[in-house]
Amino acid sequence: MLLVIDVGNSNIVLGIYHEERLVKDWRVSTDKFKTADEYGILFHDLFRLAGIGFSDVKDIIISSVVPTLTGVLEKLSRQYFEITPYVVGPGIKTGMPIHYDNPKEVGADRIVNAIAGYEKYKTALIIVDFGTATTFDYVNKKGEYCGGAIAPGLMISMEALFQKASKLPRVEIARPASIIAKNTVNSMQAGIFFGYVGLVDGIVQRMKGEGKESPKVIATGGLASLIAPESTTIESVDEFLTLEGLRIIYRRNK
Ligand SMILES: Nc1ncnc2c1ncn2[C@@H]1O[C@H](COP(=O)(O)OP(=O)(O)O)[C@@H](O)[C@H]1O
Ligand SMILES: CC(C)(COP(=O)(O)O)[C@@H](O)C(=O)NCCC(=O)O
Ligand SMILES: [K+]
Repeated sequence: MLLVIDVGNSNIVLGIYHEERLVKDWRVSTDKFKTADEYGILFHDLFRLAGIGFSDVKDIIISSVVPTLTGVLEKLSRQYFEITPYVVGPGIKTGMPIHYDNPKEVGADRIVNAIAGYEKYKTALIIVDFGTATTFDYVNKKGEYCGGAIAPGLMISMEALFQKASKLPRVEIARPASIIAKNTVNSMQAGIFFGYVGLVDGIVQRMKGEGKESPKVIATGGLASLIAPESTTIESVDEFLTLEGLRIIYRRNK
């Protein structure tokens, strides 16, 4: 079995692949202060509950946008699984040319998403990932990574509003019944939800205008399923796009 690990700024997502099939996935909070031993215990409990042993894992691949945790998870892999993990970054073959001023600067998760999306659709693509930040990535017809955009995520936008305005409460991110809201909670939901749908569709439309290839638009990440139904540009949601990309990159480097 292959263990794939995607370290985001909010969550670490783990997946177990048996051949091409994702047989189990878990989501745990990202905590920059947790040690390899603490994550080791957490993973051990999750594995045990699922009836999977650490010794069933034959290889590990990690993608991380939290540098302090990359080393922690490498250490955990070595100490608890006796495996030297693949880490997406310099030295890893992706099979995708990266057109970024400094290719090392692009978040590993963005590259992994781009590879998964292109492998699946073999066409020009825009990938929207609703994480801590919302990322937009453009892959052209030839399968080259062309760059994209980074916007503040839904949750952190909401947090900023709540933290900076004394009279505004913390509210659930949800679609309110009306855009002309009649109370504070619904007004905030209207601004955040419909504002965000506008942000997403606006960026995607502009990217389409610049790219001129009629790319397919796909979405992933924690809050994709909330925004996608209202968006006029997102065509499908793929919850496990990043995990799938890790499996593909592993195969290319094995
Ligand atoms: N299934 C879910 N339902 C609702 N909110 C979620 C879900 N998964 C993640 N979130 C929230 O969405 C935000 C982004 O999460 P995630 O996609 O895991 O981000 P990252 O990749 O940056 O770690 C976080 O604030 C998280 O709490
Ligand atoms: C943009 C990101 C913060 C998104 O991370 P996430 O929201 O998934 O936690 C991450 O991909 C990152 O740190 N990127 C490096 C900068 C760049 O891609 O140009
Ligand atoms: K992510």
